[in-house]
Amino acid sequence: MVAIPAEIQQVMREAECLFSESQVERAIDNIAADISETMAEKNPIVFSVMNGGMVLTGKLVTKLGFPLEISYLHATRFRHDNNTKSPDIEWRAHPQQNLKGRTILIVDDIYDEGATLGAIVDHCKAEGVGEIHIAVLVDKQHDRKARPDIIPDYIGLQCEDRFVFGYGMDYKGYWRNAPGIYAVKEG
Ligand SMILES: O=P(O)(O)OC[C@H]1O[C@H](OP(=O)(O)OP(=O)(O)O)[C@H](O)[C@@H]1O
Ligand code: HPA
Repeated sequence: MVAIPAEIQQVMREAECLFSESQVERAIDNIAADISETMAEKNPIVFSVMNGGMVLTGKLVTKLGFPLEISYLHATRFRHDNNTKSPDIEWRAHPQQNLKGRTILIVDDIYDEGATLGAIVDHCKAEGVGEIHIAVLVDKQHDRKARPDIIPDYIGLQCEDRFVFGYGMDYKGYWRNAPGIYAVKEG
């Protein structure tokens, strides 16, 4: 057995809960209602952005009572050796479907600087996609958005400019399963 790093336990012990499970679930209900209103007739492919998008995608799709296909893509911010993120995107899995003329729904956990969603939108447009809709659980509030032209259509919650985890978002690979949205203790 490999021991759980002490830091991983500590970060949860010290974290601040920004949104409780019931607040997040209500936000997901609201996203689902909005999507149902606008996309029910559009025969979309729903793409979960791995890894972070998987929790929201799973929670969301059972609330969408209309025909859709479910798939995934994996675009991730390239990490330097010191674990800081570069603006460059590493593609690990492109969409495998023919996107020509299709309506798609991109589902991700967080819209932070927006480099990830920017690269995804650019790729899908180059593939001839029809309409692109974007759903995110959290929109982090700051003025460092890399692609102000890309604004998610469905946003669950706005959060302050802190490192957050839970509901798909990780802290060093852990706590994507946390049942709420937590901010890492500062200072
Ligand atoms: O708006 P941005 O600044 O581009 O950041 C948001 C992206 O960063 C995280 O993914 P990450 O590349 O860390 O991989 P993960 O989904 O596996 O956590 C998150 O899941 C988003 O996809
Ligand atoms: O605050 C964050 N938490 C987890 N993953 C992230 N990816 C971009 N921002 C964040």
